[in-house]
Amino acid sequence: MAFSAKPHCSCSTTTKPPTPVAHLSPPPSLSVRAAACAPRSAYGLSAAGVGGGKASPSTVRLRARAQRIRASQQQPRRRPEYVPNRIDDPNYVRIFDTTLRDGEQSPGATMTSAEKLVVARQLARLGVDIIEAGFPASSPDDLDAVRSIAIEVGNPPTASAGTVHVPVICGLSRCNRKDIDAAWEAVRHARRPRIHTFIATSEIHMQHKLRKTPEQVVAIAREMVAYARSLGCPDVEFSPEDAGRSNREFMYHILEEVIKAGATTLNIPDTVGYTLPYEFGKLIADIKANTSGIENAIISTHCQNDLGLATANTLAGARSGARQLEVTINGIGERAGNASLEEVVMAIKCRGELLDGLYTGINSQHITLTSKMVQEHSGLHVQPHKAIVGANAFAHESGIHQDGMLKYKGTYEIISPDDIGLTRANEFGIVLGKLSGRHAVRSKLVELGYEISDKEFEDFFKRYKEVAEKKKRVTDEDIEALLSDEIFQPKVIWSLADVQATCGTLGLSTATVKLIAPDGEERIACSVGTGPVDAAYKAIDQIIQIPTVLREYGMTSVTEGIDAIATTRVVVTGDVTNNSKHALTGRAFNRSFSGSGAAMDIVVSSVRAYLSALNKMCSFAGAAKASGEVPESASVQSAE
Ligand SMILES: CC(=O)SCCNC(=O)CCNC(=O)[C@H](O)C(C)(C)COP(=O)(O)OP(=O)(O)OC[C@H]1O[C@@H](n2cnc3c(N)ncnc32)[C@H](O)[C@@H]1OP(=O)(O)O
Ligand SMILES: CC(C)C(=O)C(=O)O
Ligand SMILES: [Mg+2]
Repeated sequence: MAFSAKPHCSCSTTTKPPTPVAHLSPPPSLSVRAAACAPRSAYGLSAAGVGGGKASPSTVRLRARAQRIRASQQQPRRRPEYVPNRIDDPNYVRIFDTTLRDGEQSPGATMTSAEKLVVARQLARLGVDIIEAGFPASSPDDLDAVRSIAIEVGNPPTASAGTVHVPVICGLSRCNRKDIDAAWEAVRHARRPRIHTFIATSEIHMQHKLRKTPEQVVAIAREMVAYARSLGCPDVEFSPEDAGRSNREFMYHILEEVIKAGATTLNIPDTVGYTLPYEFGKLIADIKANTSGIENAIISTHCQNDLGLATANTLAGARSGARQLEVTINGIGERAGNASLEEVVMAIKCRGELLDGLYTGINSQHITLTSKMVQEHSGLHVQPHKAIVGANAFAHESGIHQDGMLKYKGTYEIISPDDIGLTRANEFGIVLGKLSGRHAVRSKLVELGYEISDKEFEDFFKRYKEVAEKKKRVTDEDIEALLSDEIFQPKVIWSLADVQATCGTLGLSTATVKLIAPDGEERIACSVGTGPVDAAYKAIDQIIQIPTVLREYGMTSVTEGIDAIATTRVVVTGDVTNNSKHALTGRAFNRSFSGSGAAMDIVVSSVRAYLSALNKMCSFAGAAKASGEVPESASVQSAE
């Protein structure tokens, strides 16, 4: 088979990888991809509005709103100055990361103080507004960890000249003096300390867990918020635990009381992940509309994921006016976890125009690294199909998708991997498997630097599909092994039809080999041997009948796992000495021939390699015989 392969030299190939079509230009602060993410007015209105006639008052209002959103998207996004109970930009939403507190409550996710500090530093780089670093009253170790984070991450580095983002450092406490004292002791070292105190407000929790009346709970909450403020903490967050199942009127009442006592943030937890998105959105909207004094505090969400709705509920809360969102990296947290930071942040970044132009201060390019770090330190690894950070989140395996990706990445990706700091081994995220089509496989060959004819490609593609049927993933090494087996072979004189071998401890290994002879006839032979490969080689020798000595035999597994492709390399010589003349010295010598083969079955791989070497030897002997250079005995002898 003729070939013109140039492995690993894409610059010298004549077939260039397809040039990706440019993505739609994103708004200044966004680089998410695809039409769905392009700046667009709310309600789908174009800049000119709908139709050309006189606009109705509601259309005018909608246009004005759309214009405001567009204008806000064009502004350079600067994090507003931190004031505990106020955000000067109505579009800015604070990201409160509780990976080190609620995230650490995931069974088995406990981190050492040193690990928590490393993660906290990374969270600051990611740009979270608030780090909830732990529950200081839970243990002296946790108090120490939160204190270290407050000192090291909660203050600007001395050389930073105030330019580096410094997050608020927060500690959780129950509504009692001991917990609040511990929290204050831990966080007070930060430039911006926050105490977060909570008490349950649902009937079920108050009655069965706290064993307190609603009136007692209100009194404790009011007193403890005031106590936290009295310690000198300017920033106090209050959470009515299990708000999702609490009585509305009671909620308004307790929130009003803690605002009066000095709470700066009111966090609304859906503690058991019970609410549906529209319900949680309405809860936030109702609190905003019915709690007096709420304009003097920030409303926050804290959604658990028991029904898999944490991210959806968080976004519904943001849409209804929450301006702090409590999230964790990779969504880790108590039971089924919390809303995940990467999902919430990227949803806001990607679809911010449908969320009234909201934006965050997160540098999303740190997401991948942060996610990996939390996986390592918490020991909780995300599933491959996890949104944003899963191994498959930017991978494409099926042919139609791969074809689309090669033509325009926006067809199947709404976010650019660059936006989350993900560097893909393959520019198009193509993962070859059994569902891949010709476009993707061909582009992989081009990427690897191979240029082969259409006919060769069709032969290769057939073998590729056979292998892909049996393997979960076809790697670059698999492709190269298959290429060298399928394409870079000498002229085929003898080809393999079938091989069957048996081996084990019960008797001699045997092999039956069927070859196609140069005249197209099938030849079959059977042999025993010391092992299945030896038996197969002896059967081949019986058919081809060229005296051959096997000089070298080596096998490597080029890919990983039980379904790896094995590559075999052999070196053979004819048993006739001096069958070749040295080009420089003119002396006769015995020439050796190498061959390689690849297959998932080690016997098949070995047989392919042996045949490849024998075919070379046969070609050489045939050519040499034609030129009268070699003795008759070295020439091709086909079996009769
Ligand atoms: C929804 C959440 O995520 S809440 C946060 C959950 N996180 C944690 O629990 C952190 C780890 N916890 C711990 O280390 C321990 O539970 C501690 C140190 C906090 C408390 O330990 P203990 O004193 O042994 O109490 P224990 O945990 O057994 O029981 C909790 C007590 O706190 C009370 N309590 C629970 N929540 C609150 C609250 N918000 N405010 C005041 N008291 C509360 C309970 O009613 C119970 O009181 P009781 O002893 O009078 O019955
Ligand atoms: C402590 C509170 C905010 C909490 O984690 C919850 O209610 O889920
Ligand atoms: Mg929680």
